[in-house]
Amino acid sequence: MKTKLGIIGVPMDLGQLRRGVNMGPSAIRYAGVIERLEKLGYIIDDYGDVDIPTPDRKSNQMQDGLRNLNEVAEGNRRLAEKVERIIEGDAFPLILGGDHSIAIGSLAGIARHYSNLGVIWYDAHGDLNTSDTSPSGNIHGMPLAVSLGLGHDDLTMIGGYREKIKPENIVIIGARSLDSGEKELIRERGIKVFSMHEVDRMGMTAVIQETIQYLKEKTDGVHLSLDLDGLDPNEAPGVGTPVVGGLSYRESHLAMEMLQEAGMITSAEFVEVNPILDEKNKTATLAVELMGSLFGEKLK
Ligand SMILES: NC(=[NH2+])NCCC[C@H](N)C(=O)O
Ligand SMILES: [Mn+2]
Ligand SMILES: [Mn+2]
Repeated sequence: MKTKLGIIGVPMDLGQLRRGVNMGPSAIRYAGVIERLEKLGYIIDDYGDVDIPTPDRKSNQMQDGLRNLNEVAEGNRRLAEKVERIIEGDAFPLILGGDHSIAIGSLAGIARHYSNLGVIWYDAHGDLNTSDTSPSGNIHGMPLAVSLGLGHDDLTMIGGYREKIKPENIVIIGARSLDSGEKELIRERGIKVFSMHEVDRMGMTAVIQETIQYLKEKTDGVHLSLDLDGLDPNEAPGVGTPVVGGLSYRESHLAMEMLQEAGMITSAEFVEVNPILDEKNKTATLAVELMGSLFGEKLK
């Protein structure tokens, strides 16, 4: 892993309906992310927060079946540019959310620097909807589809090209709430999924070993997109769309530690931390602890 980290906050809450997730980056900063990673010997460049536009009426603005499309698109364009600047400065981009719609901008900025970017999607959800399949119109349920090139041009064309990632370079871990259109897409495109069922049966050790094996040969970089709702709501209560029966505290640390050992992660984002729904900043603190493991705390 690189020794320089470029941290950027994305106070985005327009990709869904629960207010408060825009305060995720502050909560994660308050939980001590910079001090924690500095202690591990990294040089931290804090790029501050991306400016997210405010819609005229903050409730339910639908455009083409997509809630707050213009503002989500513009926020993600700004994020993509900043992420590119971080990579050009030879630093590892560490992105703090914000709702999961920000993965659209993260991946748009990151993917152009790799010819075969891999993605690990650690999440209770697939986030593989388009406006045609979405039950909600919420763009935070769509970023993985958008990054495959599916959906509205205003989202898919951010960065100037459509397909940021290939379906065979994706691994979803922790899924337990997939909509029918998402299941169809997973089948159609052959996307690799370790749902909770597989995690239960195989154990996290084997899941991560297989993930590493699966991505290692064919990718030249791997982005970790970690939605805190991948963890069980008992561990991560501060999320907008909790789903029972999630990944445990130790399973998640083990996953981060094994990814650190493999040395294959080249960028990461931690999203969906909503301090208003949280209990004494527990979820933001958990995010920072997981970052500690991802960046090598066990070894230092
Ligand atoms: N990033 C998230 N928390 N996504 C939740 C998505 C929930 C649901 N599948 C939807 O599309 O509306
Ligand atoms: Mn989720
Ligand atoms: Mn998600």
